[in-house]
Amino acid sequence: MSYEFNSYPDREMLVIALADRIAGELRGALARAERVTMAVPGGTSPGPVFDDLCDVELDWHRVDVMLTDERWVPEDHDRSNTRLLRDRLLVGKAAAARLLPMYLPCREPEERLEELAETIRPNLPLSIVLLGMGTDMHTASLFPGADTLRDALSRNAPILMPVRAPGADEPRVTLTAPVLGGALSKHVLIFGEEKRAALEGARGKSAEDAPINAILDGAQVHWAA
Ligand SMILES: O=C1O[C@H](COP(=O)(O)O)[C@@H](O)[C@H](O)[C@H]1O
Repeated sequence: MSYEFNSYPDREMLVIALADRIAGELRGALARAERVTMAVPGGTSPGPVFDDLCDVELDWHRVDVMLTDERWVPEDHDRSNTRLLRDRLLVGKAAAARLLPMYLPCREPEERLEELAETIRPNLPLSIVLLGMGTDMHTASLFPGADTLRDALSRNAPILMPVRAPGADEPRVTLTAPVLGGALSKHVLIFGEEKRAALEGARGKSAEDAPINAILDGAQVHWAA
């Protein structure tokens, strides 16, 4: 497994460079295909990248945007990744993009998982995926110790899986390892020494112990302290 580690002098420079790189990849993909799909993470790290990317000039009306994973909470909830996307990415020029939902109102994700997966299916493989990582080495909602992790890592995994994990406050849905790993371009965004150490600590571990390893091959990792 090999990946490229890009270290930046500070977070601001990382954000500018990463937004620029993704914009370039979107333009390239749009030159080759009528529509392209980009999956992005939620959580705390990607907001500043979204703030830059949303004002970039490109054919956003031909871009489908989706999350790598979602917390099963209503869209107006503080912890909703969809809310982050609507507030910080799908604004400005990027408001013309189409959002592929990762949440539908119902109590448990299992109730509407198939509906969500069928909306995503025609968009595979993903053109670009941007992922985050937690200090526990989870990426998307592939958490160490999650109830469905083994199945979500398997080569035959479905597109989407529900997840319940000790480190997660609520049920989740996540794109599975073959979908994330099969993206045509993969970027991982991490900030801080703790996450850098976690990434280094993942080396040599199984994907069950360090789920980030399931998607790292061929990825570009972007890090700043
Ligand atoms: O819960 C989540 O966590 C990861 C990492 O988030 P961060 O706050 O440490 O940046 C994120 O990539 C994932 O999409 C999200 O659901």
